Amino acid sequence: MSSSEGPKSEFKIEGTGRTLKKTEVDFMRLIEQQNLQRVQKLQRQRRNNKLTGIALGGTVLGIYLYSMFSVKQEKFLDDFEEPVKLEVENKALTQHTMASATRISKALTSSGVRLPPLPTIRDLVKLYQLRAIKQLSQNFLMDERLTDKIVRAAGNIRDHYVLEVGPGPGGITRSIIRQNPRHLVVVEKDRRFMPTMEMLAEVTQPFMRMDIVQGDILNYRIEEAFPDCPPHDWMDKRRAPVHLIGNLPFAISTRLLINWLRDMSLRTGAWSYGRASLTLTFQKEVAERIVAPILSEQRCRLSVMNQIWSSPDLRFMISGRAFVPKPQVDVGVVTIVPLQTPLTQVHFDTVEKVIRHIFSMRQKYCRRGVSNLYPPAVREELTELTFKRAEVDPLARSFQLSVAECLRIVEVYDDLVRQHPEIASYDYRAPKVKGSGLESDEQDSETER
Ligand SMILES: C[S@@+](CC[C@H](N)C(=O)[O-])C[C@H]1O[C@@H](n2cnc3c(N)ncnc32)[C@H](O)[C@@H]1O
Repeated sequence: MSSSEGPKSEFKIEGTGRTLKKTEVDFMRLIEQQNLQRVQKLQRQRRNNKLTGIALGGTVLGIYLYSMFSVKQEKFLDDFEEPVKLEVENKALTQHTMASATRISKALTSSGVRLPPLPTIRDLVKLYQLRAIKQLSQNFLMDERLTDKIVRAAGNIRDHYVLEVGPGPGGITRSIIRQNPRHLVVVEKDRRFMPTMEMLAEVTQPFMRMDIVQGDILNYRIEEAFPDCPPHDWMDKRRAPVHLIGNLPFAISTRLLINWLRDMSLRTGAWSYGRASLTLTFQKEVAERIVAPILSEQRCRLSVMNQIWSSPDLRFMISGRAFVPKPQVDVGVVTIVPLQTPLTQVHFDTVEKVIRHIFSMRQKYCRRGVSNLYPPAVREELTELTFKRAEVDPLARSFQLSVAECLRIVEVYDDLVRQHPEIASYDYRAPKVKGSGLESDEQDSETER
């Protein structure tokens, strides 16, 4: 087909000689115009697609470059965890930490506190050449996941009052701080840990109160630790916002626990604030004894004493391998929450004395241990009376007694002491005093547990 412009021009179909009519020519022009428009539209779409492609590519490249940069930053932070050289001066270390302290307020997050880069616990132990002292039961926990897990077992401590026993180089202390308590008091006997504690106190100073006590926890007056903490109603379902946390020195852990149970029963010490809770580590066997139920192989004085005033819970075990130096045994983490209504109203000291006697001869009938509560002159008679009134089988072994049965024996003894005050001071282990009528004659008790 050929074409030429102009009103008079004609359109002929080649080879046929036929001329196209004007309407046919107009129709073809219209189609041609529409085709042209379609091509232009497609070209526009192609250009737009190219632009979108370039934009998307740019974004992906941007994300990629940003990720690379972030990974580098993480690596930079990780490098702080590389062992510092021992020759680093303490001063330089402290300066670095102090500088970090100014940044700490920015590091508060809704889920807790992000501490600025600090030397690792392992490095601090090396740096200050903190060799463990056996007499102070020093076994350090370096693994942050484990120290965090211990602190998490305490429940919510945000904005609460926390006392840490024996912080040592500060592994658990850091985990506590990350949970953002209102006021933290650490009590540590070993003065070698003071610089590491002061470093943490400096770092936390912008956002919480941290007090360091260098001394013996056995003499520390916890009731004076938190002057800003208002007393909390004991009967309130919610516990008091006070927590005692610690990887305890094993040498004194049982003694500490008994002291604290006494305070709990008298609502003194940590319990002057209300129902404060404990999150503590014990040697595995001790932890198992604390929670041991009736008939258990581990059932002992500690089980019954704990279960009278609290609900103890063995939360998890930690392998001895996690500690430096490694102790001979594994470790159990126990939480102890005071009961709203304790199972007895008898004074702690009387309860402790009777329960100690009940469990003093674990392999023998429980009557044997109980009989030692009474002086020889009245022993037979009062022992028989005790079991009769308490409605307890005198031939049961102590681990076969429920807490309620133990407490019935306690209550009968408490009544008998009221009637015969002279028996209260009788101690079968005390040296014999001839002619007193209260002579001791038993020295064969088994090792106490
Ligand atoms: C088992 S270590 C735990 C150290 C640190 N909390 C940890 O988990 O790595 C026990 C800590 O209690 C301290 N300690 C021992 N007897 C103490 C006492 N009577 N009063 C206060 N702290 C004591 C030790 O010096 C040691 O730092």
